[in-house]
Amino acid sequence: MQAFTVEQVRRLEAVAMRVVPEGALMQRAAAGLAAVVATELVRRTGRVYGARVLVLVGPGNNGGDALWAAARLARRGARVSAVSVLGRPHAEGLAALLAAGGRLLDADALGDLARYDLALDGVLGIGGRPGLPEDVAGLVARLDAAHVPVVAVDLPSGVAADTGAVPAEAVAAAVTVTFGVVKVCHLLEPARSRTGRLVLVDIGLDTTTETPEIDAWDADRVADAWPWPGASSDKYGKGVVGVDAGSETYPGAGIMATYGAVHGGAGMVRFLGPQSAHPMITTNLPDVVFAAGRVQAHLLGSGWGERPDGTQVVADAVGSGVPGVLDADGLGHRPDTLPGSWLLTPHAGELAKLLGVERTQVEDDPLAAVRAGVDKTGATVLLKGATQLVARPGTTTVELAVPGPAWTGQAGSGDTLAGLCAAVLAAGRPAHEAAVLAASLQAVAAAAHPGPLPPHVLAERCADQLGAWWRERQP
Ligand SMILES: NC(=O)C1=CN([C@@H]2O[C@H](COP(=O)(O)OP(=O)(O)OC[C@H]3O[C@@H](n4cnc5c(N)ncnc54)[C@H](O)[C@@H]3O)[C@@H](O)[C@H]2O)[C@@H](O)CC1
Ligand SMILES: [K+]
Repeated sequence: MQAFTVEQVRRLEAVAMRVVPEGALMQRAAAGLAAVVATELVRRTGRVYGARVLVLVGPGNNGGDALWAAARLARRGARVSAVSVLGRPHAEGLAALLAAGGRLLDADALGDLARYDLALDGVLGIGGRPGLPEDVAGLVARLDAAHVPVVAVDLPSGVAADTGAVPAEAVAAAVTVTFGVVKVCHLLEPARSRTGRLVLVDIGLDTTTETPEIDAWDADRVADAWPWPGASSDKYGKGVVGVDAGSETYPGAGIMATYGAVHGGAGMVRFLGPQSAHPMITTNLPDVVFAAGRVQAHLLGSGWGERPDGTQVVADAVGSGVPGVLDADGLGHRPDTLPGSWLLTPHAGELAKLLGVERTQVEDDPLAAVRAGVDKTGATVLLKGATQLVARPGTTTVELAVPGPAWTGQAGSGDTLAGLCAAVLAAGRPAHEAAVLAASLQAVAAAAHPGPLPPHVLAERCADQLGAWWRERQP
């Protein structure tokens, strides 16, 4: 699934409008919207005829879409009331609703909101600034308190369309019906959670002229793209990972990174971290070797803590020409520029430090931050967290890994994720693909095995998930 910015949507709509009659795009949008709302009414109340619908109408075309859709519902017998909450409502749309038997009510004449079966949020669309005026926010809160489900038109009013930020009040929709293309706010938290179920209505936009802002992966695509071993794959074909992670202070990080590499399918893992981790690794992962030798991907940095020789270790690994993953404390030892075949795996705080900005700046606009990480380092960057984004040199498109439950938000998850990334990298995949496949695998495994699993146990469930995908793919 691809997502685009408001500026891009405006360009795409301008092109489409040159070849269709005036108002045609809005009619396509309204027809699609009305169909989704009708289905939703039937699902929730068993009928469209007689169902009560409240339409919140803003001053722009978003309100126009809502009014034209409401007119269609009114013609099917729905009892539609509209309330104009900001500026003047779309004139033709309002006339169409009134002609179809709908009513325009005053905000203080709405009565008990619980009698409405559904509300349509046509307050603000892609022309909206984040936040809602106080009286609109009050009405939205009353609908919420009355448990009236909201269908958002194009996007939940109040969210920032291009970043997914929700800096002030915003609608929380059960369903969002968007037009032409998916927008960034539908995919990025915290706006994603306010989008509810997303339905895309085709209004005939040709997206091929624009570079997508986001390329979002789903589980099927991950399974299709996984570097499955072939009939003749040996351990070198599957890839050897060299793990130099952990320290006397943090031996566990090295162990968990190793769990990730083993369970992500590496052909062989060489553990090059501290001696103190050896007994634990030997007991639990007897396939891991401790001798230095040929590797096809490095993994450096997880749990290093203070590492006096860190800069030299990273420089040597980068100089070897083999790709690698640079995680956690290793990020502070990176050279000025890295090749795009190297993957950095910071969380928001680490990326903020790398960029010399506040953590909130990364959290408020993660797309911009992850791209800035690439510009600054030359490497591919996986921004870890609730939403996992991957940016790389040579394209502005940011890839979005399959989202997972928040169970993975615990110490050690990042170490195992770095190991999973290194396993895919060692199999010969480019850094951006390694990042998105590994992050998605961990999320899918966490969703399939919900509950607070220790990260190394979740790594084992990742292997189970690969097994399940593998079985599904056998003829
Ligand atoms: N452009 C097109 O071709 C199409 C547009 N469509 C609809 O049109 C929408 C965009 O319409 P508009 O460009 O008219 O913009 P909006 O309907 O999003 O509203 C913009 C208006 O709201 C005001 N406003 C913005 N943020 C505010 C805030 N926080 N508080 C108070 N007032 C605020 C602005 O001053 C402006 O008057 C899309 O989201 C979509 O629903 C669809 O009909 C499909 C076709
Ligand atoms: K809206």
